[in-house]
Amino acid sequence: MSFLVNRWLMRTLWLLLPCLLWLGTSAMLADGWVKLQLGALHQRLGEHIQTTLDESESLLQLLADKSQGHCSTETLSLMRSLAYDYEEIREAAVLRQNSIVCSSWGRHHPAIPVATSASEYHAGSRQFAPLYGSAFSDLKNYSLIMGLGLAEGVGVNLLLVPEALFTPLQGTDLPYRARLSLSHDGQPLAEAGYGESLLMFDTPLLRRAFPEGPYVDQQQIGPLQLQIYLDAMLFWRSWLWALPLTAGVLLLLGAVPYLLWRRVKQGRCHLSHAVSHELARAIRRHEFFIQYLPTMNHETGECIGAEALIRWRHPRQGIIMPDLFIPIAERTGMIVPMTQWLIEQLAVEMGGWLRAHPECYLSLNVSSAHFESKLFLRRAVQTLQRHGIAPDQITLEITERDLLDKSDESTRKALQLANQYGFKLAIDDFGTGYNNLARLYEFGFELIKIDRSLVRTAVDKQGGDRVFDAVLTVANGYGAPVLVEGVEQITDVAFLATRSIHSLQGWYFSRPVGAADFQQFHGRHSSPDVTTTEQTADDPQLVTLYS
Ligand SMILES: Nc1nc2c(ncn2[C@@H]2O[C@@H]3COP(=O)(O)O[C@H]4[C@@H](O)[C@H](n5cnc6c(=O)[nH]c(N)nc65)O[C@@H]4COP(=O)(O)O[C@H]3[C@H]2O)c(=O)[nH]1
Repeated sequence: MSFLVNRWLMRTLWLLLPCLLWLGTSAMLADGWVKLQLGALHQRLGEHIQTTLDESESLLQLLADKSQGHCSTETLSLMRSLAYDYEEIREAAVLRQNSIVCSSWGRHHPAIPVATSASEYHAGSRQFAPLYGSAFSDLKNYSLIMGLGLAEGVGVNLLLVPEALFTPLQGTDLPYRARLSLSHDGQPLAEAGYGESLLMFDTPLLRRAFPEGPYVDQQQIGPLQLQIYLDAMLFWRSWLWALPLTAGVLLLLGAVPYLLWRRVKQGRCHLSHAVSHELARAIRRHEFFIQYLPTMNHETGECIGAEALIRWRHPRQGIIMPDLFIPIAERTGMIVPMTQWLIEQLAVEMGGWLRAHPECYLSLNVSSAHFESKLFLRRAVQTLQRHGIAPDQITLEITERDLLDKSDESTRKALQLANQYGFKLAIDDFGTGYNNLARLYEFGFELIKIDRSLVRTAVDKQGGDRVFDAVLTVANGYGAPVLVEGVEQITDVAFLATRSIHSLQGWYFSRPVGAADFQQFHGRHSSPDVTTTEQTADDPQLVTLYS
């Protein structure tokens, strides 16, 4: 039940994850795009307002220099040309005692009072030199007023057209709203919105139009503050637009590796299929043959058995070593009929020898795939019985890796069954890096084979002997005899000589050979001739060591 729930959960997750990735990426894209627009708008508008104010300030300074507070003809013509030539300037004026005495409209008789009370101005937005000059917003005319004091009660001013400050916004099709306010109290000074030419000072109206949307950008322009709002709807619209785009990109990004993986997998399947076919044909055509790698008793130097190793005499490729085809045979399940063939063949060519030497044994490699087949063990026993071979003369080698990977109840049962049939069991490639060795105790083995890589490390590498000894101690701790594989040189034999080891295998004694050659080898290396000079194994020093 929980297995089904887990599967369902995994499937849902697999579907959900790409969807979330898609929605999230589109949202990020839409958000980035809106922010980009907002930033660009802000920069354009900010720069424009800054330039307008700077320019107005220098024009105001020019007016102050030229007029010195007098309404001369020269002053009047300068004021007129300012109002005429600059679209940002609505009016220029000379003031005395808070009254306009002349402006770009001409001389005023009597003078026009500019403000009846201070509350009609929002003052202090921008300070000009000399320090008592300031800018005001005039509530009545919706103007931005820049003033410059010249002497007590005397000054000049410019009325700016507020709309002119927002000109860069014209022509944009974004749902924006820009607001200019005085920094000292945050009072809104002017406001512009998409599709509107009106400038307002009504803050509640602004809030109604854009209720705290996520896209607000602010920037300080001198003491003036500029805020730009983009409608939150823009995000949703951009998101909708980004959805198909990201779907396309993600599909493309996902499709390329997927197609590559499919190709590789198909290629592999194709290859596996072809090789599996070839393997079946090879069994039928007797293209496989067996070589035997002798096992030597460490103490006496006698040959006590051999490991049966399969080889493939391919009609075109020549001899193929097991490393190449065993993994495919295991993947495709061909390993079981192959091993059945091996047992049959081994019984044929080595049956006589096994019966004549009941103290000797032969070992062969099996993997968890063999135990998954219900018939494998029964057929193996039947084959051996037909040839009068006792199953306890056959050791099944299973690798440490295979055992730990598949150490479930069914493997344990299969191993128990193999034991009940009389087979002996060996752990192969012991010490090759798995740290869960304690679990191997659960299986009960009669032989432990230390991997050949450990001998090489022990003899060729500094400190390797300590690693070897550590593994050997663990192996001996199981209480089963320990065999060391890969004994290649005299130095290996010397290294192992004083150690607690039951048996040895390796090219130092003999390479894997055919059945007849092996039986001859055994004849030369079994009691009582073991100490005779007939011992002409690959290396003559064998005689010296075991005499
Ligand atoms: N360099 C060096 N090598 C040595 C020495 N002594 C032995 N060997 C090699 O080490 C391998 C020992 O077999 P394995 O660890 O079971 O490793 C075997 C085993 O896992 C697998 N294999 C071989 N025959 C069979 C088979 O019939 N069935 C299954 N399932 N696997 C097999 O293929 C692997 C390789 O087999 P082989 O190529 O025959 O290689 C053999 C053998 O020739 C030595 O001193 N130096």
